[in-house]
Amino acid sequence: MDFKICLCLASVEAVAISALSPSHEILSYLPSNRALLFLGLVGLQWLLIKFYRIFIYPAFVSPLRHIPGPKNNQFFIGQLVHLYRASTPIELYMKWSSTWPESPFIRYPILANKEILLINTVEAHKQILQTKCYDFVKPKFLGRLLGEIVGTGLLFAEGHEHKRQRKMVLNVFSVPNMKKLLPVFREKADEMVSFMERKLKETPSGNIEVQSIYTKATLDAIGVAALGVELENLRSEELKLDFLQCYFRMLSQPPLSALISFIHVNVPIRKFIPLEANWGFVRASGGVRTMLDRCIEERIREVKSTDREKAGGPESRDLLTYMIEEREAHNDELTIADIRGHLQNFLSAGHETTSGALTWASYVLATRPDIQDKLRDEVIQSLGTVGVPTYADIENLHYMKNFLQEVTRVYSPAPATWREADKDIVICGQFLPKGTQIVLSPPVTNLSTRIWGADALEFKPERWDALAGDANTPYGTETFGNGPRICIGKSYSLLAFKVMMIELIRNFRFSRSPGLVELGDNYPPVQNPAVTWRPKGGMTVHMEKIAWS
Ligand code: HEM
Repeated sequence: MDFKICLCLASVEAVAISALSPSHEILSYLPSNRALLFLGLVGLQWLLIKFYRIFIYPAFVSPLRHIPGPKNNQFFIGQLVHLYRASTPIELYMKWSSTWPESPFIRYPILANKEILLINTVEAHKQILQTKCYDFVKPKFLGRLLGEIVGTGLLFAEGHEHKRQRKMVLNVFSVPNMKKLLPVFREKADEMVSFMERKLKETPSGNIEVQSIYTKATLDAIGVAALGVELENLRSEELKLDFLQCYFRMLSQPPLSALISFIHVNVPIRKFIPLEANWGFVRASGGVRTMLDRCIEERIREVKSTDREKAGGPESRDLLTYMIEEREAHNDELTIADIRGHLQNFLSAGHETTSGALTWASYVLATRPDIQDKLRDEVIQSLGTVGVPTYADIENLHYMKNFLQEVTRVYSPAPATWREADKDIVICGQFLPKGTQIVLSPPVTNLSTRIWGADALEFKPERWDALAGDANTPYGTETFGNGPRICIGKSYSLLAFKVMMIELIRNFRFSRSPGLVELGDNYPPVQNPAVTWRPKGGMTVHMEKIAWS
């Protein structure tokens, strides 16, 4: 847009200059070559417009300029470095929220003084996530930052397309389908316990880094739950790599590739960089797509064939099969690209978040023996020391439910998500021009003393038995978002968490590792910047196998 304005203004100026008398004094200061003159005028307009946008507009013109926000902004980069250097991804959001508790929004500038609004009150959350949900979209930079890895799917579908896709995928996560996934979670929980037992035998100190184990267990689980196959078994013959190798090649890029991805977020250059560092990423993401497409096509054939046994028969138990069944029911309205996008969403959104919740739960168990004992007592009294719990057994674990709600409230696995106003709009009396960028940080709600009381920061599972006010509404927590775009995998992840936690608490006793002893009551260091709420350097806890007599 700015460039078009530059071209228009420069054209008008060039015409005006050419209409001047040849003896006009100003012409002696300008280049005689017309092309050069035009380019110079375009450059000058561009600089003036940028100067206006960066220095004049935010300070003197923007309708957002009166919204409260931090004043310690740095020249040109606003809060960017402060956010980057903060001890956690939410440290500054929490500080600002408690400084201006009543304001629906908090405004802060980032690179080139771009204004960002942090949503701060329950009412503003409600309007943006529920009543006016479709007047906001995910910012384009986010699609370019994450879309190549997590796919388009529901995460980046907008408006009518989002409604259409969501309607078709919703049933995939129904309670009956989740019940059918139980054996998958149990199998993966058993494998995880066996792995930990082996690890303990090799580690006489008993100090085990659990985060990486949970990441592997939840990734294995989502592989089977989403696709019906072990991810290591999915191979790309062309690349001679398996699915996980391609996937991790995309996630952990070498520095040059990461730089190209960073630039691509702002300027889409991916297709035009003929460097191996770039092609390595392109090949890996192409490999992931090809493997998923093959998997989908094969499954469509199996589901359509009379031999339903291959697709798992009537008891089929993976998300891909459910999606294909939905596709059949809706006259093939879901395309293969749609299904691939959803699968990519599920694989990426479905493991790191759940493993984050397990990691922080282990931290709580290790540091709060009182909570650990209560949780174990409930599990052993209700389910015994061995044996296979049913869906109903799991749902009846009352303290487990409170514990999990408290883990996801206090340690929200997703520290932030973003929106952009898709049109001029008024929220809580504040006019937001089209394009206004908004940050939603679940902990701002989850840890608010206005909603949760003076002890909001404390870990208290029993608080869930006596909720009042806003805490007793869906808007008391934002861990899974809210409204029409609420996390579609919520029931999946809660069930996967509970199944894994039951096996952990039945099999192991948790206590502080030397690192946690040294830390005392201080919060463990957290990775920043980060897309998920992760402890820096993992989470090492002391574990001991329980020998039930
Ligand atoms: C503890 C675990 C999880 C947490 C904390 C979590 C959190 C969230 C949040 C906050 C959103 C809203 C994002 C936004 O509005 O911008 C979301 C959306 C989403 N989540 Fe999750 N998630 C979890 C597990 C899962 C799992 C297991 C899956 C899939 C198997 C999943 C799939 C998705 C999808 C597809 C969306 C987009 C929904 C839409 O826009 O309609 N999530 N999640």
